[in-house]
Amino acid sequence: MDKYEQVIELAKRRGFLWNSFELYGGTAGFYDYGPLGSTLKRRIEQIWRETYVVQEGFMEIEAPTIGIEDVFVASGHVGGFSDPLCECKNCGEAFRADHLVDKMVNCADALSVKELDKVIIENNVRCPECEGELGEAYEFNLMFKTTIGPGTGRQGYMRPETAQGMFVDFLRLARFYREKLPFGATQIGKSYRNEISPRQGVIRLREFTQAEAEIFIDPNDKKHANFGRFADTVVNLYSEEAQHKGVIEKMTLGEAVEKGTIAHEFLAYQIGLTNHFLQRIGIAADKLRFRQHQKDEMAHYAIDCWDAEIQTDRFDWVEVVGIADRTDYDLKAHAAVSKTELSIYREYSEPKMVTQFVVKPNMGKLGPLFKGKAKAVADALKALSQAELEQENITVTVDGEEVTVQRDIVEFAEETVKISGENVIPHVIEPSYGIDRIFYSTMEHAFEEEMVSGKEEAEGEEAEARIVLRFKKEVAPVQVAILPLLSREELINPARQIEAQLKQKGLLVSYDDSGTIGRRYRRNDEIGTPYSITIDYDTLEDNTVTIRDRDSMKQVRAPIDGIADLVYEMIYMARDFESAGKAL
Ligand SMILES: Nc1ncnc2c1ncn2[C@@H]1O[C@H](COP(=O)(O)OP(=O)(O)OP(=O)(O)O)[C@@H](O)[C@H]1O
Repeated sequence: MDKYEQVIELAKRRGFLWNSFELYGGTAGFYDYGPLGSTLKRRIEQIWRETYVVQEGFMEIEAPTIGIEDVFVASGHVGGFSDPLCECKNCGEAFRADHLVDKMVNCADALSVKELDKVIIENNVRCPECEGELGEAYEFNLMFKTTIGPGTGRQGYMRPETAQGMFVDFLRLARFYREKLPFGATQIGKSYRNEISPRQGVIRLREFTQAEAEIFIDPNDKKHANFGRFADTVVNLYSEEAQHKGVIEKMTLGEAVEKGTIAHEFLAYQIGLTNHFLQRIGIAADKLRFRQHQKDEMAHYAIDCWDAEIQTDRFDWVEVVGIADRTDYDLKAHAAVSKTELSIYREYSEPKMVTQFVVKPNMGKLGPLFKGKAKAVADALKALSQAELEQENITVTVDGEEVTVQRDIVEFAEETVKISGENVIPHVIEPSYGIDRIFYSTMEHAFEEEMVSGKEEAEGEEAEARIVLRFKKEVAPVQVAILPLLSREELINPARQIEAQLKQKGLLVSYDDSGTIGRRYRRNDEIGTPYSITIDYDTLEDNTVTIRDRDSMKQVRAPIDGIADLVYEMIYMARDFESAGKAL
């Protein structure tokens, strides 16, 4: 069993992840989160909210998961959100053509279907399932289609990303934030992609959760007011240049901006924040890198893009977050399709005096010449450039008709006017998180199997391999287990009271009185419970309990009085376990 299988086996057995529709044989690309999985996922999402919504101040919105066609025409998803599909002529299996050749070429996902066909033929790539001949690759749109309303209805799509909700609400958001850049909005919710062949379990799903922030910034000022927070943070950077050399470089974010490796401070700040968040929830620092998109891989409108990638046992480096400077592409695209200006008015700190070239059509002469059309001709003249106006005979189009105006009918002038501000289309910085991939990576990085011997085994368990999920304490789906030594009323009563006190404090508590204490410790190690509290007959004598630490397996004896505060401090305030009571 490789680590992926071990983690998934544990995840299924202990109620983290289950195959969806298992009762009916299941289908690829869908997973259910069981009771502990759901809780763990919510913990991760909650810390994400704390980071982006509470600390950064990018308020959360909730837009529909079904979108109308216009939205996805504007975003480019109707026209171009596709992957190259290649089917086996023999068994009919479908494959991502770029995945079939990604070990043979650099950046397979940047190749056209024609180029992919060429690589497939040149390398005699066959069907991985049956060795059959592969058909020609073609583009397959990944959006799930639906109809809105009965009958033929209106074309709708399940959203393939949460981002569009924030773009569509741009004008409302701008007003909400009093048109002051930078501002941002976030969404956490389901996205849907009809992935061609999701064979990588929870890494590639057809329904998954994204957490995205769209941060609208001044296109002329991409400095970050709080960049100092991360300027000295060392990150693993896999820049375009480093990829050519095949080495990951350790660099401070300050240095990366200075050298021009990362385009600007605002983007580097987002990389710093992502680095901070992922490590806070338990991603190992040495298995986390930021990979820059290569020029031919990056969307044409983007200035710079970096993916946070996590190293996993089976899939090697997996993209979990995309961080991009998307410029004004999305707002311009929605402005064009909706025919609505999507910009904000920015007042200058001081008004500017600007000299303008102005056109003054002589209405006294235009009137008799063009009669009812005179005003339209005057307006058309005002819209011309200086060069066009300097022609001997000036031609304008009015109501689809070409009209020639003699130059002496038009007067020019230079005027100095006071301008107090301008309309600006903000640029967008987007960190886009895939929560499911982060969820799996958190489990894999927390997973450890070790041989244990000693005290706990002497109490009735044979020496065996201990499986432990070393979750960060604030992420663990169960933070404290309450274990009365025996299932007897005199122990159950105080145990239930302690359980109630801990719950009152907002801690995630489980109560377990079945099986030997050694077995219960093992069960809690397997689900990553940081602390277990055992209530025994000494408790009835001296009002103390045993607290066991998951990682060291050490035990201390602590008074019941104040136990909820004590555990809370150990979980959330870095209080040392050794200080919790008398070592046993
Ligand atoms: N099918 C999927 N299943 C699970 N998570 C996904 C899936 N597609 C995307 N994500 C997550 O959403 C994040 C942002 O989406 P984005 O559109 O940048 O992904 P992507 O570049 O299309 O991913 P990939 O290249 O792996 O298909 C990704 O970093 C990833 O974590």
